[in-house]
Amino acid sequence: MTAPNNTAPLLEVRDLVVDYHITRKVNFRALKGVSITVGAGECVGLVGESGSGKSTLGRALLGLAPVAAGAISFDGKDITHAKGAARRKLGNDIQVVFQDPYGSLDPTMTVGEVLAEPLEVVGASKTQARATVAEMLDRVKLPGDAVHRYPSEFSGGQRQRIAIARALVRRPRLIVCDEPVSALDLTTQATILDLFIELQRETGVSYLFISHDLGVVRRVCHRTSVMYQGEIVESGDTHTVTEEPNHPYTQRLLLAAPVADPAKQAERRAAWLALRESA
Ligand SMILES: Nc1ncnc2c1ncn2[C@@H]1O[C@H](COP(=O)(O)OP(=O)(O)OP(=O)(O)O)[C@@H](O)[C@H]1O
Repeated sequence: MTAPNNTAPLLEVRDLVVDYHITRKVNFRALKGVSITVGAGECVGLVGESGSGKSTLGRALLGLAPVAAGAISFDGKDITHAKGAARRKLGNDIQVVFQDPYGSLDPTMTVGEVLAEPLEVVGASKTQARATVAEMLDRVKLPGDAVHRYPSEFSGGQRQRIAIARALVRRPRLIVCDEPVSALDLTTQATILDLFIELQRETGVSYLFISHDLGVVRRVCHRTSVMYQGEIVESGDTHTVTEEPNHPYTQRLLLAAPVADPAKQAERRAAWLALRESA
């Protein structure tokens, strides 16, 4: 993936610290001074094992995590502690797609209602909402008559298309994609990842793309950061980070990733065992 020319940071996270309050006296520091930027039209990957803090960073961008220190700015404005009307207004600019398309779509609403809801919240007329919903269904390659059906009538991949369309209806500038293909089979993953790439090309939207899978970020991300125990341990262009990593943790992540070619897999296993011996 080649980065777009215009990479002025749309999103800038500086030295972010997040403390979860476990008890009145005990905090758990999930982010320990994380810095990351995402340019306009750029896709930045955030990889790391389960519990490393990836989703916490995503939640902090959405105002859903207890930020103890550091700053988040969007389009040059400080949004670290944005609340109320300011936070709701940010919904026009920042949207999210989660891993589970089953849980994130209200099963009692038709697809048309699911997609129109975020528009009606900001005062769009029924006619405007209907036109935008039709446009977004078309963008994610679902048939127009999907508006009359319920999420349960669609496959996992199609539901993720509905979730992506829902994220797109307010024409955001940044989408936080939190493991958006992890629940899908490999073939469906590939088609959804291609859809993300195509939508970015068409709309110029930026992505912060959270994944535990190096293969996924390799396919869609211009740059990638690696998170380990609440810290970014390595950042750079995706090819370098995923093919020639410097940090031992990224090397372990790479060697643990499955590869199709058995000879290459054996080579990686030997390298992984050598790395484990030397640790
Ligand atoms: N609400 C919470 N209260 C206390 N601790 C939390 C809370 N949410 C997350 N954590 C802890 O913070 C750490 C980071 O969690 P986070 O969900 O950000 O990791 P992750 O890298 O996204 O993992 P996964 O891929 O499994 O979702 C974990 O140790 C987790 O247990």
